[in-house]
Amino acid sequence: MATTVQDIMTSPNFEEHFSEKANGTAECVKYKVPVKGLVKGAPQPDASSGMKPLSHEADVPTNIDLDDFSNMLSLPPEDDTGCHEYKRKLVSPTPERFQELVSQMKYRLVEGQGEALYEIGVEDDGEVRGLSPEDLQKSLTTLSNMAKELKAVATTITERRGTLGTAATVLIRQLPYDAGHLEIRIATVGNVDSGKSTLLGVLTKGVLDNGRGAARLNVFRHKHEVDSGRTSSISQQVLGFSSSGEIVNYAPGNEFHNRSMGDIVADSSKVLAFFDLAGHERYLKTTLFGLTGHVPDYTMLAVDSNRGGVIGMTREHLGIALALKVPVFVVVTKIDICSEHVLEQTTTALFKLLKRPGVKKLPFVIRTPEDVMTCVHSISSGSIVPIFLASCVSGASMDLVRLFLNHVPARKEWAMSYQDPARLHIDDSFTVQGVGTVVTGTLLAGTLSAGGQMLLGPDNLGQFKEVQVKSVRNKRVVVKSSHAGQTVAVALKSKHPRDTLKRRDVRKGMVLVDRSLNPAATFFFEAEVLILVHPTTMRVGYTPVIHSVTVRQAARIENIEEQDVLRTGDRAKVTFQFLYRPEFLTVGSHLVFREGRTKGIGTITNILSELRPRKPTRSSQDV
Ligand SMILES: Nc1nc2c(ncn2[C@@H]2O[C@H](COP(=O)(O)OP(=O)(O)OP(=O)(O)O)[C@@H](O)[C@H]2O)c(=O)[nH]1
Repeated sequence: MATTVQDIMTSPNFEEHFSEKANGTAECVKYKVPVKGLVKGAPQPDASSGMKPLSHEADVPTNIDLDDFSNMLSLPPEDDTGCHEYKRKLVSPTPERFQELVSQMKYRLVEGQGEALYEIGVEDDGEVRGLSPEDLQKSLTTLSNMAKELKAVATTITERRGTLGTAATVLIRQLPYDAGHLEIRIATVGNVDSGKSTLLGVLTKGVLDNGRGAARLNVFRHKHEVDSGRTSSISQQVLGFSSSGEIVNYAPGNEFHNRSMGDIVADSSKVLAFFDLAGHERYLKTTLFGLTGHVPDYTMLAVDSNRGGVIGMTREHLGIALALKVPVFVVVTKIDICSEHVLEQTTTALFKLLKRPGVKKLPFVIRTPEDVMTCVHSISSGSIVPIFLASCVSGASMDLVRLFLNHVPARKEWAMSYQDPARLHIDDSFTVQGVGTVVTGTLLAGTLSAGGQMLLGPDNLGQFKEVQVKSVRNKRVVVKSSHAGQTVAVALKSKHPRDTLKRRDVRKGMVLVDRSLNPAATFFFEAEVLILVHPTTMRVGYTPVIHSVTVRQAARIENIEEQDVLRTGDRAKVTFQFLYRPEFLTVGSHLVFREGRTKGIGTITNILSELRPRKPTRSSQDV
C-alpha cells in the first residue's frame, strides 16, 4: 500500500524527539524510530523518564537559516520535456481528449524511462490550487485508466493542500517485463567511518544498525573488509521498487532480507544500484574510478554529524561529484548519538561549503514527504542539494530517504540516446567457466542486444576487434537487450572462429561499440581544464593521471594554449598525450586528474585521432 502524507505524519512513531542527558554531560537529541519496513533487530527507542517530546520542527537545528528555501515550497513551473506533468483536473474527459491524454502520458513515460509523476490540482505555472474531494477522486480514476492503457500503474504518493482543495502527486510506473526496469545508479561517498556501508545495509536489507557495525556486514565484499570494517573496493547493492512504489527487497513482517539480487531485479520496475565507494584516502584512486567510470546518476554523500564540521575526504568527494556534474544529496548520519550543538556545527559547515561561490548550491533540509517531492522536481537541475538528518540506529529520516529514492528521476539524456549506436565503457573483465570472457560496464548510448556484432577495443596498438555478444545480463538477470543508462555484464566471443577472445585481451578503459560508430583511438586530445589546486606551477611536461569515464592513464601536457604556466584557479585549453597506449575518448566527456595535492577537472573538446606517440618536445618539469 502506498504511503500518504497523512500516513506518515500521523504515525505515532514519526520523528518524536526526546531530550535526555547523555553521559551526564551533553544535551542529546534522541529520535524515535519510524519503523515501517524496519522490523528485525530494530532497537526500540528508550523512552525512559526525563524524556520529553519535542515538536517535529525540532528536527532541524533552530539556527539554520531556512529563508533560502521558502520559495521551494511551491512547485517550479511545468517543463515541456521530462517526466513531470501538471494537470489542473481530469474530470470526465471526452474519448478524444482521453486518447490525447494517454499519448501525452506515453511521452512522459518515455522521457522518464518508464516512470512519470503527475501533479493533479496544480496549474502549469506550479501554483498548487487543489480540488474538491469529488473532483480529485474523478481525476485520479481518469489517471488510473490512462495508466492502464499503457500497462502502467498509478499510485498516489503524497497530497498537499492548495488554495481551493487538495492536490495529489501520482506516480505512474510501468510494470516490469514490459519495459524492462528503470535503473538509477548512485555513487555512495563520504569520509571514512561516516556510515556509508551502514546506510546501504539499512536501506537494502531493511534492518537497523546496532551502532557497532552490524548492518555494514551485509555490504562488505572481501574478508579483510569485514575484519577491518573498512571498504576498499567498489561493492554494489540494489534497492528495488515495484510499479506501485513498494520496496521489493523486503516487506514489513516478512523475512525477505536475503533475497538475491536477481530476484529483486526481476520483481522491480525501478532499481537503484548503489556503488559503495571507499572513504579512506588510501583508496582515493578506486573512489575516483567509481565516480568517473561508473557514470553515476546521483551521488549520495554521507556526513558524520558528530564531527562538528565537514572533514577529511568529504570535500574531496563532493568536489569530484560536482566537477563531474553529478547531482548530490547528503545524508547526515548518526544523529542518534549527536548533541544538538555538534549537529548544528556540522550542518552549518556543510551549508557554508555548499553555498561557497565556486559551488553555489541550495542546501535543502528534508523534513517532510512534501519536501521530498519538492526536491524530486528540482534535483536534476543540479542546483539543489537535499539534506537528510538521519540515523541508521534509530531509523530517523530513513523513510524520507526511501521516499526520495523511490521517486528520484532518471537522467534525461539516457532516453534521448536509445536510438544512437551502442557504446559500452568497460570497467572490469572476468573469465567465467563454461561462458568464457565476460566484460562489465555502463552503456552510455544506444541499445545492446544478445547476438549483436560489435567492435571491442582499442588494444595497445589502437585497433578494434570484431566480436559477437553471446549474452547480456543486467544485475545477474539474463536479458535480451539493455539500453543506455544501465550497467551490464556481457559475454563475448571473437567473430572469427580461429581467434579466441581471452580475458587478457580486455582491459578497463576499453569500449564495446556498434560498428556504425567507426571508432578511432588516439594518443592526443584537447581539453578545457580548470586547476582546482596545485601547490606551485604546472607547465608543458607535467604528467598527471587522467580519469575519464573508465579510462585511467598518465598523460603528459604537450601544449597550453596562450599560457606558459598554470596555477591554482587557472582555466586553459590543454593538449595531452597519453604515455602508454592510445585510448577511445568522446568529445564532451568530463575528466578529472589528481596527483598528490594537485587537483584538476576538465571537459574533452577535441580528439586528435593520432595513433602514434610524438617525441616529447620539451623536457620541462613541474616546478
Ligand atoms: N550510532 C550510530 N552509529 C552508526 C550510524 N551509522 C553508522 N554507524 C556506525 O559507524 C561505524 C562506521 O560505519 P561504516 O558504515 O563502516 O562507515 P563507512 O563510511 O562505510 O566506512 P568506510 O567503509 O571505511 O569508508 C559503524 O560502527 C556503524 O555501526 C548511525 O546512524 N548511528
